[in-house]
Amino acid sequence: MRTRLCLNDVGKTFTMHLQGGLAIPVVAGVSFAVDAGECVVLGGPSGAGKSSILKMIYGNYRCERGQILVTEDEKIVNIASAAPRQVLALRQKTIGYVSQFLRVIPRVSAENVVAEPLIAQGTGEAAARKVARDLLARLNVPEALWGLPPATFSGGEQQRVNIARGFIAHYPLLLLDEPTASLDAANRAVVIDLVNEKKQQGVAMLGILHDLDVREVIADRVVDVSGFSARAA
Ligand SMILES: Nc1ncnc2c1ncn2[C@@H]1O[C@H](COP(=O)(O)OP(=O)(O)OP(=O)(O)O)[C@@H](O)[C@H]1O
Repeated sequence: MRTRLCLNDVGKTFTMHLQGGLAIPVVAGVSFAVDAGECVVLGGPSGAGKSSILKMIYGNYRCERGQILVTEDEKIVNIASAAPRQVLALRQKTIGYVSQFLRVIPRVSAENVVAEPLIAQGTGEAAARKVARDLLARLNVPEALWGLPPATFSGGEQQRVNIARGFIAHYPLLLLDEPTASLDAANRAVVIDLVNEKKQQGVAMLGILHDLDVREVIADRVVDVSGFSARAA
């Protein structure tokens, strides 16, 4: 199996500039890999550093120690030292991020919000919108809402639009940040199916999933982050 993501000795310390430069170490020595077709879940107690690790991989937080290696086509890119432009290119083609919160884009319909990442990867607009409608239907978003901007949707409807947007495109590496939080059982089952389909397509996934039932079904492996706690060290 081909490794898609590899963290080597990654460490993160937050510096609180408004508190006289107070240094807050969070994780140290984080080392693990995720292969194609595998779903790895980050475990460990609240505050252990799971979200911080996910944000470093997506380039939202700077990684000041170690390497975060991502396979992009035939190349290997180190996100820890990548230029912002390289990180943006990775986000278009290589790394997807599914969170529970939708960043609402004013005046853009739900259908177009969902289709946009697929269009950005080169699929024609009509074909991408068809895939978007299919996903919205699978996630039980009422058809009457598809043409409307999601700003006025309920929290759960916005969450499902966001999941459709996160799963529509093909990214070799997909980060899942609590994608099933506060979904009902029927929609949790749809997300489990979507994850299994991605596995079959060879997508590598790394997730945070507090829902133990869902974790049980989709996790091939759990990496316990508390072993990397910089505070316990
Ligand atoms: N931007 C930030 N600035 C300062 N400290 C931060 C920042 N982000 C996270 N932290 C600190 O890093 C530690 C780890 O937080 P993180 O959110 O990564 O943990 P987590 O394991 O995902 O927790 P949870 O399961 O509760 O979401 C926490 O103590 C948090 O206060």
